[in-house]
Amino acid sequence: MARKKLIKNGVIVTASDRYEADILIEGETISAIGHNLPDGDAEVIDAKGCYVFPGAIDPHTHLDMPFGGTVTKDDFESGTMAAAFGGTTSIIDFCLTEKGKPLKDAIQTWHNKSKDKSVIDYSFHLMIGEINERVLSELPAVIQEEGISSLKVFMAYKNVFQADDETLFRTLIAAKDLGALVMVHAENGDVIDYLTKEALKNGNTDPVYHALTRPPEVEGEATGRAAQLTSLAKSQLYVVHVSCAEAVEKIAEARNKGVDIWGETCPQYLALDQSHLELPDFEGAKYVWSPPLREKWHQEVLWNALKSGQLQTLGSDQCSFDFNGQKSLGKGDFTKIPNGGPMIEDRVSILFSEGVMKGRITINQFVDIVSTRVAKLFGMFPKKGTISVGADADLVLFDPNKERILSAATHHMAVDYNAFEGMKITGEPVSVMVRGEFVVRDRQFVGKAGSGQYIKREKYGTMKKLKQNETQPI
Ligand SMILES: NC(=O)NCCC(=O)O
Ligand SMILES: [Zn+2]
Ligand SMILES: [Zn+2]
Repeated sequence: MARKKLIKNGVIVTASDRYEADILIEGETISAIGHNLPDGDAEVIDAKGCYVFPGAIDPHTHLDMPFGGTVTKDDFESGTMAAAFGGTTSIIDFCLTEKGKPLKDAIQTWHNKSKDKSVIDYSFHLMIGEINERVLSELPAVIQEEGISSLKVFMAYKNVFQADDETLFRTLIAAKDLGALVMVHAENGDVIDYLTKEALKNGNTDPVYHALTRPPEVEGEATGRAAQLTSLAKSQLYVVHVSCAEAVEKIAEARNKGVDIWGETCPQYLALDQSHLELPDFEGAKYVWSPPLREKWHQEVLWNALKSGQLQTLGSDQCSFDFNGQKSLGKGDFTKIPNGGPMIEDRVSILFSEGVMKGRITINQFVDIVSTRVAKLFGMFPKKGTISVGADADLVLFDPNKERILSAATHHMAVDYNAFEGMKITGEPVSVMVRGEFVVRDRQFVGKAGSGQYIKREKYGTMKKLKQNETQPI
């Protein structure tokens, strides 16, 4: 068994508390938390000047994913290594399925992509593109045996991933009975398809037309529709990558009526805006993802929604493509630019710097948004998502005073640009531990490909104390 570790002199921060105490780690888990714990034969780790956070959990990644005529640049090795440098100790990646093919084959493909590669712990959501007797008969095993308690339905990407309303509705009904959380990419794919064809017909081919053909109304409409269907099915819904006021409004409205609905935003929507798509020399292509970046005023709406609890989580939507060679597939036709951006590494630091340091959210809300709430919603709490005796020792030693500049020159993702290039931020994950073993120590990678473990998750709703109107400690 690994030598015991004792973290001393740090300030522990959870979703509810902030206090000075030592943490004793034995094997993979936390065995004691207290003042002046005896060293014994433990290795002592000095966390002076650092916060000790529970490892962050990224609920939304696409690693090694075929999309837009190419494959994402970051795979489970480079992507999880970059995640670890950013303070993330677990991810949930989207497993794509193909119509007419067994769900278990898709899951096996995702196990093959991640096993022997991931340096942090990982789990999968499962895409549902069709509902029929075969799919329905496979779902109980997906949830119970594979521990995949979240199902993803795309309302956009016509003729690629898009599912119709019947599929969404039947998925919601099945999920209610089986104990799964339904996730939606909420944009009206049919309207986008029409607007896109019109744009091309009129010779509008630049990257900015990606945003102009996917206006906020198409996101608001789809979010509202998904919320209504959830209400009708008496089921549960998680809306991924919320980017605009129109969608926040629909989520808040449904929550106020008691619908079991949750919303995730992403760092790109909090820190970047539509003007990035207008950059010259095709550079706007770096910022093409869906939903698109919005006018700047939407950012404050998203921050307020995180603060008030109308949005609850932050996903990276990591889906990286090189600018050279991959994004360039769309030169002269914005519809051929692979959709997605590199976000896995900077997600946590951006929320800390732009959120906590600028007084938009509290430090406890920060922990809740990047870790605890995700663990609760996706069936991993209290093993993951908090610092408590018996929990996995997934820990981040975070220096809140370190000032730095985000850049492709220093990031660890495999992709050739950083979407936040030149952005000054405050705060840095110094050392990161997964189940008691360092993956990053003093900003050096000390982990191993394949050391990450697959997480079988509990059914949705296992955490009985998760109440619709639960307010967060401020
Ligand atoms: N977001 C994006 O543009 N790419 C990844 C796939 C998705 O989440 O829609
Ligand atoms: Zn999406
Ligand atoms: Zn995504």
